[in-house]
Amino acid sequence: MARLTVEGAWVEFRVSLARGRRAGLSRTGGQIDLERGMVTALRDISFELREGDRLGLMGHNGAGKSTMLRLLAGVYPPTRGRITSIGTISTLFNATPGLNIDGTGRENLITCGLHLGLTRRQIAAKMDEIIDFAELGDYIDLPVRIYSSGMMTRLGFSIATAVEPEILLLDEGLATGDAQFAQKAERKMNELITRSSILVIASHSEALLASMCTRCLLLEHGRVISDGPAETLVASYRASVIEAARTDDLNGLKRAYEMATDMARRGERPPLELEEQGLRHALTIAPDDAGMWQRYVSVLTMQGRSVAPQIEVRMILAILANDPSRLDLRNRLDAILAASADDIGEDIRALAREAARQTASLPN
Ligand SMILES: Nc1ncnc2c1ncn2[C@@H]1O[C@H](COP(=O)(O)OP(=O)(O)OP(=O)(O)O)[C@@H](O)[C@H]1O
Repeated sequence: MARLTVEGAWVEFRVSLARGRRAGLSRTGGQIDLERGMVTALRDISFELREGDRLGLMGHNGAGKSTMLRLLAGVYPPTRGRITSIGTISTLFNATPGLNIDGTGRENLITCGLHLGLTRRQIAAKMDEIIDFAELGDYIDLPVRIYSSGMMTRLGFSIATAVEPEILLLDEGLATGDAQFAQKAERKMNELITRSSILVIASHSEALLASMCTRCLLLEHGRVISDGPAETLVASYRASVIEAARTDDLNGLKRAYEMATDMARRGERPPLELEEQGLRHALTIAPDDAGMWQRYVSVLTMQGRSVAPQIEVRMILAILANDPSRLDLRNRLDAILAASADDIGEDIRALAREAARQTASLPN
């Protein structure tokens, strides 16, 4: 029966800090204590996982997700509190713990295999299969220091997935090499996930966590600020992102954009307001994208919102830039500019004049 228990665990890192700064919280990262020269990456964490639990770790950059995985893996001992586990633990992180760059790929397979709890006999039995999977050919007998980063990733991934863990710790931002290997790696990862008794996965994709996890922890500056069923937590996190973006704060809109694109990538339809916020951010980056302006206008309309004249003008200008022959739009532009003289800023009027000048010579 696999089990993982975390009781009042802290992880603090000693760091050397420039003097003369005030301690405090930045938007990202753990809490910095200037007096003690410490960064608190995790603060007083407690939870218990049992057979069948699938835990997702959510949170901003530097919230403590990777540190938590490393704490659970035993890479970092807790500076206070304790971790106890029953069952073999395996990790899929970007860096393979224990990889020795002076050893050959084959030697690393042996030492890392032992490190993962396999016996020499088990390693020997799996050796060919792992080498086949890694597709490193003769490089397997050359020192790892001459490997490309993609080859290193192949080796690390093949070692890490050679054991079938009861407790699987996964960093979703995992690099899995080139496209062909990435596909194979994803299949392998899904097999491991299905067969593991306990899964802990850190991810920035709430859509992924909602689909894969039963429970989530939301971390903020090293603390657990919410703990609950994945779907509930993801829904309330999405609501908080939408709420934050309502203030038009640039970071809020950016987060909304990331969330909306992630949902779309995973085949989910983002809520209209989230999509609208995401488009607002995207249009600051690509202000001439006609397709995006059209989608923005239709998302506003679908929400029953009015479309401000300057937004319609921007959309028409972007379409005309690609297709200046659209007489209907040129007429519509003239009409809006005439009717909404006070609502449209001089900058947009200048763009419209320029577009009119460029299209003046075109036949009607
Ligand atoms: N080895 C280290 N030494 C000092 N500080 C560290 C170390 N590892 C992590 N930290 C700090 O701990 C905090 C948590 O980092 P962590 O990598 O766990 O965050 P994360 O949630 O995984 O972030 P991201 O989403 O950006 O990957 C950060 O403030 C980071 O600077």
